[in-house]
Amino acid sequence: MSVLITGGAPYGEQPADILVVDGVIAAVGADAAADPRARDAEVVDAAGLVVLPGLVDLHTHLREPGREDAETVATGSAAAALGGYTAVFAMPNTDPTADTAGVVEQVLRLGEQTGLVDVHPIGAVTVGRKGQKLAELAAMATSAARVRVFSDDGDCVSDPLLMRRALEYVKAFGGVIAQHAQEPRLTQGAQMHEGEVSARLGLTGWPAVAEEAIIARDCLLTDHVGSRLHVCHLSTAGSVEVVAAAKKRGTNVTAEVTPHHLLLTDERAQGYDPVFKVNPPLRTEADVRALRTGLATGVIDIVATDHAPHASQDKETEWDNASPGMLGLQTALSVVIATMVRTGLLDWRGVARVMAEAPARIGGLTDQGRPIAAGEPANLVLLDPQASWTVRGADFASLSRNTPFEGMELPGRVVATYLRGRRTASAGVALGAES
Ligand SMILES: NC(=O)N[C@@H](CC(=O)O)C(=O)O
Ligand SMILES: [Zn+2]
Repeated sequence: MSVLITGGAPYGEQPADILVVDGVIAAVGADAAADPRARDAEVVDAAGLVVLPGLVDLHTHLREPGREDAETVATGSAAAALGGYTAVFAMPNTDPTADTAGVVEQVLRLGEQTGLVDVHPIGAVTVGRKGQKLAELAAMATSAARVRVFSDDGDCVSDPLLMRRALEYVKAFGGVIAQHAQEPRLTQGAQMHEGEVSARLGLTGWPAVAEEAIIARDCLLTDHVGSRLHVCHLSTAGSVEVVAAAKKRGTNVTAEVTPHHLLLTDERAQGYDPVFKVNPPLRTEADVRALRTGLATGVIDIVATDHAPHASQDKETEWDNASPGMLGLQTALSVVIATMVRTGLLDWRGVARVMAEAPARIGGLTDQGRPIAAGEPANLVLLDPQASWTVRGADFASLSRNTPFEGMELPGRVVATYLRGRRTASAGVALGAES
């Protein structure tokens, strides 16, 4: 089985043909068309398209097991493939919680059966994500799912002793703790960012310091025990400063930002439309600027979607009772193009770094986020950098509809996604494992 992708521009640079044979990039550039194996290859015309490594999402909520009305591994995988992803890390806030080898293996199997993206389960740090007792991290690490990333996402590991133990424990197998940084006491009853807008709307605020204080504490704990920390969804300018200072000091810390925090502000809460309710909350214009700069300068390592599907009965209700979270997989690349590429803050190499290479490295993957070069697995996304499209949640492969970008015109469109040489999405249609 071979595919010859002609005329596309790897990393948006010089156009170069790419020959894929048996799931592996066999040749790039002049060698590709000249290769005898190109003779019976399927030819894909990619003139005018940018070719990037398949994207890797370190923070996806697939909702299975337990909330299959909001998303399943199959529907979330389809959304991922359509968004240009070839691998996603599935957060463990499912029902039951992914806190045992059994549950993470179940998620792994569901991902394999769907076959549209590699699904890597994240294991919970504490039993039931209750923050009381460490889960069996080693059992998940040595399971078939080979879990390397652990998180109580949705909740913060707020107990400093538990956090210390978790950081110590994962050292044995090269794991990382991905912290949802939210000091629970400082955010009790919080509904949105604490600031001018929350005061005007009369909603309880979620102060920036509730995030920043946890990040500062965890960086110090990480230094103390000589471990590795990843900070989920940075949302404030102060958090960027804390991470920058820690990195300067040599702390082994990485950080992510979501597409929605790169584009939207707390002003969106004005109409009390719960589609804009999320944790951490949308912040201010100054925070958005600092997050973009932080991503451009490498203080923030990656973009992660925090794709958080919610069924309509949980989302289309009054603001106070609505579940926090937003869809992200099918809009992430376009939002990054709008906020980082069109603004000159990142080139396509930079996009490949923050959406494929670095997330794969942080998650411990050696077969994803690889360079577009001979001998590498053919995980690729072809995108049209000139196209634009209007977001319609109703058209998404996701089972839920809670996109905060509804009706927006966004730049850049995914034309095709390849997982180990097999097309998983093409012209807006996700393709099952059999095709
Ligand atoms: N981001 C959210 O607002 N919600 C996430 C949990 C999380 O990522 O914190 C969810 O699971 O719905
Ligand atoms: Zn979270």
